[in-house]
Amino acid sequence: MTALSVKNLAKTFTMHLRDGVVLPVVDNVTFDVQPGECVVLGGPSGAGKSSILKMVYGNYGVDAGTIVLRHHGEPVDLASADPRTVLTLRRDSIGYVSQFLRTVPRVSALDVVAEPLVIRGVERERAQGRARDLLARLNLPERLWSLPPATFSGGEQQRVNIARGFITAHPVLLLDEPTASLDATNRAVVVAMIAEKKAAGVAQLGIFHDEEVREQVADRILDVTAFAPRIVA
Ligand SMILES: Nc1ncnc2c1ncn2[C@@H]1O[C@H](COP(=O)(O)OP(=O)(O)OP(=O)(O)O)[C@@H](O)[C@H]1O
Repeated sequence: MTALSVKNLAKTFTMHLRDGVVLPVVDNVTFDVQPGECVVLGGPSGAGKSSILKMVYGNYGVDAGTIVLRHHGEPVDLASADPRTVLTLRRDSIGYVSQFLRTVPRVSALDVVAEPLVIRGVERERAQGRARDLLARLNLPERLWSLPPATFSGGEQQRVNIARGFITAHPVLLLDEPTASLDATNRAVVVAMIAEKKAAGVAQLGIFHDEEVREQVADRILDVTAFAPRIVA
């Protein structure tokens, strides 16, 4: 049973402040991700990797195509879902580790990480216990756990973000450069965490510029240049 099925996605940006200049980015994007598989989007800078990931999470609308995933056992097309359905898909079925943490003032790192579980009804103490385990594993110094992450370093913020993204058991997980700001030790931790998600049957789709990490996590590399729009002369 396919976990994520993307068919014929197309995306064009219209630059309204530039006389409506139209920028076709990708066309006919078609691929599947199976449970337990990690597919990596590859291709040169500007090929459309981030745009595809943002479409799959519903951050960018699509011009055409479908993004089907299982939601409580039923196939749902995220591309045509209403905003409320997109929110429940994100709560229960599709997770996303963005490159940068969106910090909320006054909320401690521990609560930032625990929040996705609390939202899903897990008791706060238990959710914080899981958050502690993850932050310890990612070597975030314990003295930082009770502080809001706004002043943390890039790599510290990224680790909070990874812990937050990995704490839930979403069957589909999107990873946007989760190791970009990390040192070798923590990169290895994240590689191990991705392997554990695979073993748990999670379907992962990600962008990894670090070649070594990419080789370690990818079951398949999808060359995004295959989806370049054909320029009509
Ligand atoms: N919001 C946007 N508005 C206009 N153009 C955009 C927008 N987002 C992306 N683009 C354009 O779409 C193209 C693909 O960008 P995208 O970020 O998806 O590429 P990428 O393969 O992820 O690149 P990189 O590896 O450098 O991150 C680029 O030409 C970019 O300028």
